[in-house]
Amino acid sequence: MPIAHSACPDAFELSAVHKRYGAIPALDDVTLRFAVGSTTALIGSSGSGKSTLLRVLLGLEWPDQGEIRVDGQTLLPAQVLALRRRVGYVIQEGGLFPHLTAQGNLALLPHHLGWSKDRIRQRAEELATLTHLPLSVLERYPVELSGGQRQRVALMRGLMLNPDALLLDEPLGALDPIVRHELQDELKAIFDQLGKTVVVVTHDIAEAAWFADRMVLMRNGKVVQDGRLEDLCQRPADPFVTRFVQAQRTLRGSP
Ligand SMILES: Nc1ncnc2c1ncn2[C@@H]1O[C@H](COP(=O)(O)OP(=O)(O)OP(=O)(O)O)[C@@H](O)[C@H]1O
Repeated sequence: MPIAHSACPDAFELSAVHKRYGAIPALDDVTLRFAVGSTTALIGSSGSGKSTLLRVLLGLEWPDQGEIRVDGQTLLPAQVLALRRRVGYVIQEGGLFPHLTAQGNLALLPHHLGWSKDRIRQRAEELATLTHLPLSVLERYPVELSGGQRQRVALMRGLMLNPDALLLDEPLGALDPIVRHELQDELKAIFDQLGKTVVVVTHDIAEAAWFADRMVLMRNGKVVQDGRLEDLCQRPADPFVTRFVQAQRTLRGSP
């Protein structure tokens, strides 16, 4: 469904984007817009192009055809470094540098940008409060952290520079169900509180619906449906949408 244009340019826009890896179409004619301050969940089966979509938005990959616009401007290679400072990117299992403590991971980019130690420490403390992480944990190395703590640190790292947008690639994929549930609550509260543009990739449709009203369902590099959960359930654009929705198990015996 096309989204109405407004006076404010979109945070991100893909126009007729194609990206192939050899014979594999990772993105196949994708046109999407992400409004400033909106939260969108990208869902779809494995290999459907979700991670590639985030990577082209960040300039980590370039489309073979089509255009990416960020805040209304065509994304060019010369702008990529600046873009990465304005967009927090968090991947599954955090992607933290193992040879640095959590604090060292948080400090890396701000230090490179010339922030003072005090400013880095103060920002880390603010974010530890936001993500409910005890400060003592920041002295530990990633291997000494639980999966949930690693994801909290990774999220803090993504937020250190107070980015305009957050791109999250399966941020909770590797966590046990209880920690995942807790972090779903916390992330939702953080999204609501910070009001940033968020695009979050998940395989889990319930998690997608928890985070976002808008879901973009992908398959084989194409957008199959872009809508709300009730659209996917009640007005599926394709039989695959119904299969995808029905593939989520409900618990037998639960109330
Ligand atoms: N660097 C690469 N080289 C070759 N093929 C790639 C590369 N990156 C992705 N692909 C292929 O492109 C397709 C889309 O991959 P992508 O990682 O974007 O999917 P995804 O939906 O994020 O999958 P998952 O949910 O399993 O992470 C897949 O078939 C994948 O194997």
